[in-house]
Amino acid sequence: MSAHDCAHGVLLPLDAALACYAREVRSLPAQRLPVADALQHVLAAPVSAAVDLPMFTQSAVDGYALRSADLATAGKPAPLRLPLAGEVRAGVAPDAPLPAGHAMRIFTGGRLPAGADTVARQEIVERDGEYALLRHALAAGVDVRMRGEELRAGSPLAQAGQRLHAGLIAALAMAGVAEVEVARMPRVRVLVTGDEVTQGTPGEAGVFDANGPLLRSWFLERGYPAPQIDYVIDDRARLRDAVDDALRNCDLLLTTGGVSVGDHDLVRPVAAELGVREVFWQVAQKPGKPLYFGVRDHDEARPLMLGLPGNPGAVLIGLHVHVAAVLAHLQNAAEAAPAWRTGRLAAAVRADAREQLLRMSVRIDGDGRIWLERLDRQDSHMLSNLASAGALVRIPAAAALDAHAVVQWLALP
Ligand SMILES: Nc1nc2c(c(=O)[nH]1)N[C@H]1C(S)=C(S)[C@@H](COP(=O)(O)OP(=O)(O)OC[C@H]3O[C@@H](n4cnc5c(N)ncnc54)[C@H](O)[C@@H]3O)O[C@H]1N2
Ligand code: MOO
Repeated sequence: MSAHDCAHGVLLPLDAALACYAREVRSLPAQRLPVADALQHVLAAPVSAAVDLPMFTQSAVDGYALRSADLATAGKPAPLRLPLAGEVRAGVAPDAPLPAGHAMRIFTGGRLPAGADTVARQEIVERDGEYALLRHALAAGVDVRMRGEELRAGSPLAQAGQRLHAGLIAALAMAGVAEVEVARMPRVRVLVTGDEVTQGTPGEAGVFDANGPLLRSWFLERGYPAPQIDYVIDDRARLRDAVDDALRNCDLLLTTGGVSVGDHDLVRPVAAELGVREVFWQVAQKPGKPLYFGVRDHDEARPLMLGLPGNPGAVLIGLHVHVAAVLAHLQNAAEAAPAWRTGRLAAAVRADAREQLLRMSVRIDGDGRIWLERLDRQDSHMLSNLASAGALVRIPAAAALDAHAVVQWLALP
């Protein structure tokens, strides 16, 4: 694809818009962060285990640490009676080796005393005062977690490009990794535009604000910090000042509204006036056609600007499809974004000149096949079907699809 394919004039196919992001968006510089603070960051370098795991040989159960060599005669004919030699609790290192012919009380995660090589779980041990009675022999290693059996220090744990989620953060922390090198978190600013948008109770021609709550919640839901959101009326000078201020302080500016062809749609002219290079405007998608993407090249931070159409349904698509892709490139993530899956249409869908992104319900049948069923109330000014929507489904431009057609879709939370 040439640079020309990003130019405006005709509606840009969605895949071409996504390719523009791949070409235009540069990854943010790396920084070091404490691993526990790195949720939703993307690794800029591979990570290896700092320690062996387990770090020391330990008991897997609550029971008695033993020497397997002592146990050959257990239960033949009578139970073996082993005097107790103290106790090991998790977190407290045993202060003496296990004497031959003895048992030591031990708890799950307790460090095996020197000399011990096996553990009898307490369910198979009888207690007689200060003696442990064992009715059968145990091999070495029973209910023992050996040092390094899971991982050796230095073995790879995660790759550059991986996004840190709760489980991976825990895996790194457990392996003694204190800090990670990650791409800096994108600084996102949001401008919600429109004279009709009210944060309080709307007047006679106003609307309740849906886009501000949608944007804030979308970022929080994914583990990103809440972006700063400002509200601007459709006044050219105010919008220019707000856009300029935001661009100076962000990596990605998202605007909602004011990006279509009306007399009060000021986002594009203001962006042009502020030296933002337009990469594209108008994507062959429904909803969200008037989507705008630009880059202010002359700023050191090279901020990006995505102008999302004001209709809340278009903002929803803008976030799940476009913003997700841009964030992945900014963070240099290896993941596919958007993360399309495949499924089958439960019923036929009519064609549209633009690619459609339809909200559908998801059903998995007894054979594990995924069925996607179109919901009513799809128009871009409507959100009221979202309580039932589990998927955003791609219907290619100009394609009427029959029931059972295989389609791509994105999971909605
Ligand atoms: N003559 C044409 N008119 C329109 C076209 C076109 O091609 N020719 N495109 C239509 C399409 S498609 C869309 S999408 C909208 C997008 O227009 P804008 O980005 O300029 O958005 P606005 O006009 O500012 O608002 C659209 C709609 O959404 C409501 N809105 C805006 N902000 C919020 C908010 N924060 N919370 C809730 N609702 C909001 C607003 O009241 C409008 O109803 O343009 C079409 N027009
Ligand atoms: O592109 Mo608009 O969001 O179809 O209504």
